[in-house]
Amino acid sequence: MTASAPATPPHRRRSRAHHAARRQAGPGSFGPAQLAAALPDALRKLDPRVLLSSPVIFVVWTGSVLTTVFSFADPGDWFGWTISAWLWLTVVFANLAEAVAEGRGKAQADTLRQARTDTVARKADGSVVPGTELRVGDLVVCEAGDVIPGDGDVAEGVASVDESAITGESAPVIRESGGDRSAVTGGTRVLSDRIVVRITTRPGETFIDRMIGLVEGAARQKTPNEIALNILLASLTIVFLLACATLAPFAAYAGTRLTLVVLVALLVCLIPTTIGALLSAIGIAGMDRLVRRNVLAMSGRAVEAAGDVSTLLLDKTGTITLGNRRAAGFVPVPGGTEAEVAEAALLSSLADETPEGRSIVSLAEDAYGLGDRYRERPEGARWIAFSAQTRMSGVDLAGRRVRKGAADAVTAWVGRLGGQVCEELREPVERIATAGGTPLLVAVEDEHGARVLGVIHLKDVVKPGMSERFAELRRMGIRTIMITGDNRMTAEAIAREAGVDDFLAEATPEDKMTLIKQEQAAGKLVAMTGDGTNDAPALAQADVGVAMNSGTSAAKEAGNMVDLDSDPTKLIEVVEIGKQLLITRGALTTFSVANDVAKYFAIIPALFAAVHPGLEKLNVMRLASPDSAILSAVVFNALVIVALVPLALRGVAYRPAGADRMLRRNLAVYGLGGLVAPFAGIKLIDLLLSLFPGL
Ligand SMILES: Nc1ncnc2c1ncn2[C@@H]1O[C@H](COP(=O)(O)OP(=O)(O)OP(=O)(O)O)[C@@H](O)[C@H]1O
Ligand SMILES: [K+]
Ligand SMILES: [Mg+2]
Repeated sequence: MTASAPATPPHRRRSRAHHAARRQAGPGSFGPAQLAAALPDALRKLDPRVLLSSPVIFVVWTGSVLTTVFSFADPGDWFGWTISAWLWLTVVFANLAEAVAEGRGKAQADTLRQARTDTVARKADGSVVPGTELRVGDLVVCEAGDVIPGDGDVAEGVASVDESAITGESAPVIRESGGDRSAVTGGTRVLSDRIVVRITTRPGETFIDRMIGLVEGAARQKTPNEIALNILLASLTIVFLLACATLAPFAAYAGTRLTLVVLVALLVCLIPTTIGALLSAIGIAGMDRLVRRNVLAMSGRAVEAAGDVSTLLLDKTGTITLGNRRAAGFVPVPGGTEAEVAEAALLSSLADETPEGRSIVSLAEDAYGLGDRYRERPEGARWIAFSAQTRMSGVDLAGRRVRKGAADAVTAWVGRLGGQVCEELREPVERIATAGGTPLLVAVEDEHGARVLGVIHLKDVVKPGMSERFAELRRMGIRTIMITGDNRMTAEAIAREAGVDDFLAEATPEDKMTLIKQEQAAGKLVAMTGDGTNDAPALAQADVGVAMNSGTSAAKEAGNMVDLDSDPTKLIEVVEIGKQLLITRGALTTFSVANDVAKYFAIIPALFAAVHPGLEKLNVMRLASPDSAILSAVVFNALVIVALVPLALRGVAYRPAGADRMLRRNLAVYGLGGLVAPFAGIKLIDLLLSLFPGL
């Protein structure tokens, strides 16, 4: 009745190929076609209410309106018209950057919408309703071939599910009740068997709906870092506004004609339009890069935090290991028999819906021929369900109580009832644990008192390729800690095999939370990957909480990212993307500000040289005329935005290197580049303009 998860290697391979395809279709392809496609959206964004979210671009918009109005007053002034036109273009280019970034998610959103086709739901009570009328808590039946009508948890049964609609991954996955692989997503299809699903989200708020919102950028909110940067840009804008305003009387005194058009043009050149135009595109592109790696970030803040993460916590079962812990054998105490242990283990597991419980039932039934004895569940039994707090499960029967669970938990239970744990069991428990298995003690209490009968050996397998990737995290300066509810020895064995830096064993959900809070109190940003309901509080507390898509709804709800591939080492890529986002934003801000300051020194001498021959020495650029200097600067200022759109979307290249070195390198490249570029660019445009007669 249990189905085992497919072995990882073949489908992993397919998955990599699939991602490669997705990636190629993405960031590399940016060209005139995309710009043209984004143009209608860019024009729609000329609405000043939309522009208000970017103070710098709003100032440019206001300037464009002013110069246009003035040009109408003096229709023969070609200079005014040309400046107005280029100012409008500056705003359109800024909108274009954002529209192109958003456009890249639209195709994906369309694919997702197809998966959201309206299905009918067969409720467990026999009625049939449209999927759009489901309520939270409804139980629906899904059989082979059915499209699951909504998000939920499997309440009963095991099935293989085709999740390719959301993950793009064609290999089926196992979804089952009780364990950490219980969440199903509406729009995915059941391939075999029958499951009963308890609906956990309202129609319209499902996972696919949220994915669509995300890839379209509709759900995007400004992150705290973005808001801070916007405030800085607004302040710079005010400073330059004042600078330009004071320039007017100074110019009048010097005898230069500084019209409103010239002042507005000068202002637009000086305020940080480049970064103001590209800021939101950089953020959208970062989210988009994550989506392409099958990670859904529910908040931009989490993506930024990922760039600065220094501690990574991972849970063991299902994250570092494959997560289908299965019973491999029963070991009796001296004088007992395997069959005795098997029977007690079976009794304690008859109502245990966890994968561990079910695997114990099937081992006892198949290998020990106990299948017939408990076809009918015993009358009057009180079933004790497993919980991560008690770390035990079992049953109370008339005159007999049976428990199985973590060694320390069962030892304590037997102790409370006046019994003693047999010392001879220490050897098999340690042997199982040091091999990375999980020993579960089986104990009974009856008229002979309380005692341990033996040990169940649960086996799990570390996912392939873990230690290499943890080594990579170490190189990035991130410390990995495995946390598990399992015992110390098992934890140590798995930790060594997987190559994590540290581990915490016998952890309750509260312990996981406490560990995160401690790290955070020490000023560290903490990432956590997990899949279980017992991981949910920790996932919520972590700065970056990556839930495995294979996990429970509770985990996916609590985290701020979901990895559709359920690959715990995906965090390496998440961190890289986060760092790249921060570096790209920093680099383009540096470039933008350096650029604007340089413009000041490039244009002012040209403006005043005519009336102040003394300034002629400063006029190193030898621009044709004051008008040509201003126009060249405005044109350059607008074109720089378009030129940098690909970099904003692709991101600055990231290599795992020390933060200091990255910073120095970027300051050199983008700071110096920003200083030099205006001199070269404005001169070039000035030369081109001088080819037109009359300038
Ligand atoms: N069905 C069960 N019945 C009784 N005891 C169980 C059962 N499943 C697990 N246990 C015991 O309880 C312990 C804690 O389980 P829990 O699910 O909280 O953590 P875990 O899965 O071992 O680790 P992780 O936190 O990495 O997922 C297990 O190590 C095991 O000893
Ligand atoms: K500017
Ligand atoms: Mg678990």
